[in-house]
Amino acid sequence: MSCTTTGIGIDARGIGWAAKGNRWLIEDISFSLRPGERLAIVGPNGAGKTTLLRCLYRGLKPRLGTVALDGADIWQMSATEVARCVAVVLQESPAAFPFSVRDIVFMGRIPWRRGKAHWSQIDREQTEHALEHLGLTSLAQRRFATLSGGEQQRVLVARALAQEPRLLILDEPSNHLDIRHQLEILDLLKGLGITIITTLHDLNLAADFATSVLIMHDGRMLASGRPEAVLTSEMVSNAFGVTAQLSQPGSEAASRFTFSLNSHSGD
Ligand SMILES: Nc1ncnc2c1ncn2[C@@H]1O[C@H](COP(=O)(O)OP(=O)(O)OP(=O)(O)O)[C@@H](O)[C@H]1O
Repeated sequence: MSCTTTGIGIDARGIGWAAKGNRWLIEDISFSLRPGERLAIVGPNGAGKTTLLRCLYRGLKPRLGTVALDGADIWQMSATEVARCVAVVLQESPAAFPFSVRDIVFMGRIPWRRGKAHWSQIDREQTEHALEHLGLTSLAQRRFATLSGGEQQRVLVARALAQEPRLLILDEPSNHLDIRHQLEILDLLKGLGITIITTLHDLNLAADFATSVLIMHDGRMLASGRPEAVLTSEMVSNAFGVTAQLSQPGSEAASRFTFSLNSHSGD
């Protein structure tokens, strides 16, 4: 992606969503990020993390609350305007279609295309740059469907970067990745300098990656703030229903959680 891209501020206020006639799946979620900050959303399965993400990129219209990018309500912006600011990497993948890796990454340029014009020189450059950034140049001709889960994940991140987003939203980006690729991809995302919101199941990765963490439980916000303030043994134990212990093996080593089942569970 372009090295000149900068992050954007996001302000989410009182977000609530429910399917028609059903219970609230998420309720009263508020947070704000300054340009370049990184938020990790954590919480147990079914807590509402993906539903919240969908409200943030216009995938779902919140029934309550607002989402603003640098002060502009995303529902007052056109879909193209939002797509020029916000890129999304979801868990589902376009594996069923016979596209090459390069074709998929080119799709990130669609919001920048004028009408039915051919790809521009900038589109080509951004696509090649994104492929290179994710170490995918040698796989560019391969059919997407023939790649491993981890390679596919990297292609979807490359597609998002080709879009030149100022806010990148990711649902479990480290899914399918081995530990080296997990660390590499989070390191690469950190280095972009843009605003990032991601769900992460691995709390240790979340603590290393994020400038702030939002813990969700049962559709609500249990806590949010700096990772060291929010990811405490007590909070994590409450949210996940396990015993979480924080270890601090040495002053220069980051704190790490170890987990065990509560003594009354699993009988
Ligand atoms: N469109 C919908 N209609 C009804 N229920 C839904 C809808 N979308 C999600 N849900 C339900 O809302 C709850 C929260 O789902 P969501 O996918 O947001 O959780 P999550 O925290 O991302 O979970 P996971 O960690 O398992 O991915 C789940 O119980 C899910 O079945």
